Amino acid sequence: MSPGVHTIAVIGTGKIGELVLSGLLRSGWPADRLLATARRPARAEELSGRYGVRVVENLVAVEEAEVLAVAVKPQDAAALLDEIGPKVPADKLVISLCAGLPTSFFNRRLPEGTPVVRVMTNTPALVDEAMTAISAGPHATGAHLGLAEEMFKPLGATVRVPESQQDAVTALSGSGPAYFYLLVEAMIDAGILLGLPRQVAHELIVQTAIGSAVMLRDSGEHPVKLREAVTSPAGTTISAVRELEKHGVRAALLAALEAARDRARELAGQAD
Ligand SMILES: NC(=O)C1=CN([C@@H]2O[C@H](COP(=O)(O)OP(=O)(O)OC[C@H]3O[C@@H](n4cnc5c(N)ncnc54)[C@H](OP(=O)(O)O)[C@@H]3O)[C@@H](O)[C@H]2O)C=CC1
Ligand SMILES: O=C(O)[C@@H]1CCC=N1
Repeated sequence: MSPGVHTIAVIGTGKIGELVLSGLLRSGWPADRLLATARRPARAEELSGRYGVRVVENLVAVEEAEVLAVAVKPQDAAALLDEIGPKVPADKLVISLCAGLPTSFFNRRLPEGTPVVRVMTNTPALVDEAMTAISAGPHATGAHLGLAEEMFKPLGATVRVPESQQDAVTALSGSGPAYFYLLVEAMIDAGILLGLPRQVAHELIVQTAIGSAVMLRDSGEHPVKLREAVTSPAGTTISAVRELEKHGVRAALLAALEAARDRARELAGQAD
């Protein structure tokens, strides 16, 4: 892939497609080098009004863009590829954001040799704090991975992983924000149980989550060490930790992430 600013089309601009589109614009990617597609006219109007980018038919995007970022649901990917697959010249880069779908799913439906890069990002892309994992399919080169990194680095952190790890990545960081939100929601409820006003409980827990996350990132300490520093002998924290262990929170997380990984595998089977 030649250097320079490429035209990128986001195909299927729902939640994740919009995050990518808005993130690229924030990072300075020129609006006239971005295209979006949507299947509902009202959504197309909303996107062009909000971002000032052209919203076009899928086949127009395929013709005009060098990079096709596919952000439809895995269940919609086969129908999309039935439509566009035969029309995609083999020198375009296809970036899949779809959970579960291997690059082979795309390569089976695209001209021989089409480079496909598989990406798993997450919703904190909205605040430039995404975690994005990037893998090369069989025809993708270092330059293709480099371009994917150029697109996603401004949205947060990026990491390259072998494609065989992408279902596990999806379970950890792709779905990960949901687990933290669930924990926060439950801790706010606990504040209500203990008699705090909801707004106060919300503020206490959200700031505690932010402080803990920043310490995890910036201190370089292992989470065990950070937890031990909070856990005083015969104190309050250890009483809570005992209850968490008694209720199997650790085992629940192990099982939950395994279920998410398994579901990613199932999605691939069902999409075919
Ligand atoms: N949500 C998340 O946190 C994450 C999602 N992902 C992955 O990103 C992908 C998108 O997920 P998400 O954004 O949540 O889903 P959404 O349903 O919000 O977005 C998908 C969009 O694709 C559109 N679409 C479907 N088929 C076509 C088509 N043939 N042509 C044009 N547009 C089409 C849909 O249109 P319509 O509105 O008409 O249905 C919808 O707007 C999925 O594959 C998911 O696995 C990855 C990481 C995180
Ligand atoms: O729940 C899902 O399937 C998508 C993929 C990762 C996060 N959300």
